[in-house]
Amino acid sequence: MSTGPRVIAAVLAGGVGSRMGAPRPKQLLSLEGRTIIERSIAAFESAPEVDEIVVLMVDEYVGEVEEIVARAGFAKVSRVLPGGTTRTDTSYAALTAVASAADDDLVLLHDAARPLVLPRTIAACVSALGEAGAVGVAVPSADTVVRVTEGRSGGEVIAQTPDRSSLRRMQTPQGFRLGVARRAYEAAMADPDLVATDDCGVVLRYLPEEEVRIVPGEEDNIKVTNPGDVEIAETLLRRRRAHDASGNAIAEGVS
Ligand SMILES: Nc1ccn([C@@H]2O[C@H](COP(=O)(O)OP(=O)(O)OP(=O)(O)O)[C@@H](O)[C@H]2O)c(=O)n1
Ligand SMILES: C[C@](O)(CO)[C@H](O)COP(=O)(O)O
Repeated sequence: MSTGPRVIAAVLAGGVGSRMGAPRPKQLLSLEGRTIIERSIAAFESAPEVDEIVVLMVDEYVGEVEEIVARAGFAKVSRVLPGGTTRTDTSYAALTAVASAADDDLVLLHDAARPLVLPRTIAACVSALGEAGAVGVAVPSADTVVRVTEGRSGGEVIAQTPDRSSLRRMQTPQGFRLGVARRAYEAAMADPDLVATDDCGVVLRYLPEEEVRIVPGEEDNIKVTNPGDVEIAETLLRRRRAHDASGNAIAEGVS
């Protein structure tokens, strides 16, 4: 039996998918025969490093996800709970749900909308948390990224072209020692001006003394966001299967 910290994964599925524009939250859309949320949960269910999974779902669909969990036989899922109004609220709800865990235990916060996360990425996050209190998966940017401002005659103009070599695109999982995440989120939730788009950003802002370590990610750990992304994700899944069949590469936890 492992004597190390417990590893709890929180699958964040509290969003309604407004950019996708589907009649139901995008995490309930099918990707090659399995829902996006089922694929995301499956990645953590099959990760040997993960002990427990909590799922945060849009309130009115909690029952539906409980059925998905039961049908799939996901033994690590302890609870399916309602998410919050914003992603940050949902992350906080996840931390509240694991209130009985120790400060030294680990939490991996993952977008349900990233169903292609690989086992090696989850393993790399847990491993990095052996040395750091906060870690986030990220990839370099292949595009030049600019900061914009409003131009003299309206419209956007470029204000700055940051050095691309120091830029990364954040993905999930983002992982934390629970004590670190708890302290950061207590401060964040007390801030009336809170604006956050990811969990590493919350730690960086509210615990500036805490080093947030980057874990190199995979280009294809995409966030299914806009119409068309389902087809892209299906293509990526088929490509993985083709690689598997030819004996090359890719250890995929989900199929
Ligand atoms: N209140 C929210 C909002 C988002 N999320 C989750 O955070 C992840 C990333 O968010 P995003 O891709 O923006 O999902 P949505 O909020 O559903 O999409 P949109 O912004 O287009 O409405 C998703 O897994 C989403 O379900 C969440 O748990 N709770
Ligand atoms: C957490 C995230 O996936 C990192 O890229 C992203 O910031 C979520 O943003 P969204 O607007 O909630 O999709």
